[in-house]
Amino acid sequence: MSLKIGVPSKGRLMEKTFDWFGARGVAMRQTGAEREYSGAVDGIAGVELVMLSAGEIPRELAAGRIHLGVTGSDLVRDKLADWNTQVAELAPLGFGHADLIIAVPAAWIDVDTLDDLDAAASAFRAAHGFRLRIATKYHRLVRDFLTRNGIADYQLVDSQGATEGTVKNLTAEAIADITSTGETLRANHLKILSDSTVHRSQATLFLARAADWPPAERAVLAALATQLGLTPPAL
Ligand SMILES: Nc1ncnc2c1ncn2[C@@H]1O[C@H](COP(=O)(O)OP(=O)(O)OP(=O)(O)O)[C@@H](O)[C@H]1O
Ligand SMILES: O=P(O)(O)OC[C@H]1O[C@H](OP(=O)(O)OP(=O)(O)O)[C@H](O)[C@@H]1O
Repeated sequence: MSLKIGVPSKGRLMEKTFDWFGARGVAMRQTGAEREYSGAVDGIAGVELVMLSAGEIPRELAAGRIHLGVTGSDLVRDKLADWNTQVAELAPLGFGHADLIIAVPAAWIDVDTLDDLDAAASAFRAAHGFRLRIATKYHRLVRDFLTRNGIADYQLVDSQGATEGTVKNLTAEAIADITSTGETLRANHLKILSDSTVHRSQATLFLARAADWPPAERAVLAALATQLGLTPPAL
């Protein structure tokens, strides 16, 4: 047995995760070819690296198939019901920043806030006979946010990528997606509603409450937490 840690298997998140652990004396590396999803950890005994899609790490944590995992705080909150009963946040890692926001066409000059969206949604329904469509892949986070803000006259439409294009393609009137530089929103003639930050996301190290935590794994966790300069979590 060993302590399994799931990390993003490609791209910027993978590289920055490796940098973060490496700077703390835990050297992670990809083994095999560039596209081969296997890895190893040096500098600490008993830790096994599992390379996974960032989007699948929340599910693997919830199932207890990995003990620890690095992924975006947005993905954990969206993919897991009552996320903090299933995982514990051990440390924000300071990279992978992105804001989940709601945006509407820049041409909607009277719509700048959630209250304006609420009014626009009612008017839209009266005019068109169906609810204003908001395209997103963040269903749970967006639904909860809109409910908390008293907005009900809308429907979510699923978009798993290129979400900003749905407005131009006439499959949605508004979108809820992550933004970092804002370039994609600008290029698609969309503007952010000023009070619509649903979540400020960053890459985060999570612990799986449902994983097996026999004494050997607890000891590895304690050693790893010390090495990383984290308070060892209570299990
Ligand atoms: N500019 C950005 N674009 C996309 N994701 C970003 C950006 N900045 C930070 N992130 C974060 O990266 C994470 C998504 O990473 P990634 O797209 O690799 O995941 P994935 O859903 O597993 O992708 P794929 O399905 O392509 O494997 C999210 O937590 C997101 O908030
Ligand atoms: O604010 P920006 O810096 O422009 O970044 C935001 C964009 O990046 C992400 O898309 P990604 O490239 O991951 O592709 P996707 O649309 O397939 O999710 C996100 O969904 C936005 O579209």
